Amino acid sequence: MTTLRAINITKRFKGMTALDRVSFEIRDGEFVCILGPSGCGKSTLLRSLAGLEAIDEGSIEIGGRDVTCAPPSERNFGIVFQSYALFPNLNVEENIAYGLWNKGLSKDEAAERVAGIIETTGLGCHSKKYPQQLSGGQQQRVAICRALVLNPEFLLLDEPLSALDAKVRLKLRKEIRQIQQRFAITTIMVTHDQEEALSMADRIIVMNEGRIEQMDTPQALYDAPVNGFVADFVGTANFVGADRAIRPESLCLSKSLSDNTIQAEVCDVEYRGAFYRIEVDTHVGHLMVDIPSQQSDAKVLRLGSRLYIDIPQDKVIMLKSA
Ligand SMILES: Nc1ncnc2c1ncn2[C@@H]1O[C@H](COP(=O)(O)OP(=O)(O)OP(=O)(O)O)[C@@H](O)[C@H]1O
Repeated sequence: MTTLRAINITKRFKGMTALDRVSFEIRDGEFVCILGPSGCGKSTLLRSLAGLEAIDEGSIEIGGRDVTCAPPSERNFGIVFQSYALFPNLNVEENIAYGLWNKGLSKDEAAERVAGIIETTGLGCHSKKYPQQLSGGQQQRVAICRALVLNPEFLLLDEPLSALDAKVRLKLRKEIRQIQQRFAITTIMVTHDQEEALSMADRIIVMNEGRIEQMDTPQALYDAPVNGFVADFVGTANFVGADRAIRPESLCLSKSLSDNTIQAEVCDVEYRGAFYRIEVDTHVGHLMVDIPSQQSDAKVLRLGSRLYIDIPQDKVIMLKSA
C-alpha cells in the first residue's frame, strides 16, 4: 500500500532550484533514507513533505488524499531534528508529555501514554532527569519519544545522529531501527552518511543537485547503481571505461596474466584492519583494490610492487548513464 506520494515536487529559493521535479512513493511501514551530499536538497524535501516549506510545483498525497496545501498540523508527521530542542526546565516525562497536554489530554491520560512509550524505548531509569543530565544519545531518544507519543502516521528524522559521537551513533542506529519496527511506523530519515543509510533503510533515495538519481534497496544501489554518481556516492567505485565500474573488493590479485587480468604497479598501501586497500596504476587507469588482511600475499605488498589484477567480468557494473 502506498502511504506517501510525491509527484514532481519543485521548490525554488530566489531563482535557485532546490528540488527539481522530485517524484517517489513510500509504502506503509517502510524506512526510507534520503541520502546525498551537502546542499542537494534533502532537508528541503523533508520540510516540504511536512508542510514546513511551501512547494512551487507538483503535489503530495497521503493515502490518496492531496495534502499539497494542507498545513503541517493536518499531515500527521512527527519530526525529530539534529538538535534535540528539549525544554530544559522540564524533565524527561514532562518533555514527552508536553505535546499531549497541548492537545488537551488530561494529566492522567498523558501520564499513561508517556509511561507506555518510556517503557518501550528503555528510558525508564531516566524519566525524572532533566535534559542537561542526559547524554546526547539519551536526549535524542527523548526527542524521538516526544514525536512518537503523539501517534503520528509518519516519523521524519532530519540528521538525527549527526551531532553524536561515533560509538553512540552506532548504538542509536540500531535503536531507531528497532523502535521503528516495534511501532511499525513509516519513517523517512535524512542523512549524508552512506553507511547509516545502507544499514538502516529498507529503501534509499539518492539525491544530487535537487534531483533523485536513484531510489532502491541498499543492496540494489550497491550492486546495480544506475550511474557514476550513485556508484561513487554509495560505496567506493573504480571506473573502468565511461559506462563501467567495479567495486574494490571485487578485484583480486592474480598469480599470472590471463584474459581478465591486467598488469599493475602498487602506488599506495593502506591498512584498514579487516583489509588492505591498495591503489595501483594500470593501463585502464588508477584502481583501488581491497585485499582481505588474512590473505597471505596482502602483507608483502609494497610501494612499487608489480603484480597482476584480476577483473572478474561478472562483477563489472554496467552504468546506464555516465
Ligand atoms: N530558506 C532558504 N533560503 C534560501 N536558500 C535555501 C533555503 N533553504 C535551503 N536553501 C538552499 O537550497 C539548497 C538545498 O538545501 P538543503 O538544506 O535542503 O540541503 P541538504 O541536502 O539538506 O544539505 P545539508 O546536508 O548540508 O543539510 C541549498 O543550496 C541551500 O542553500
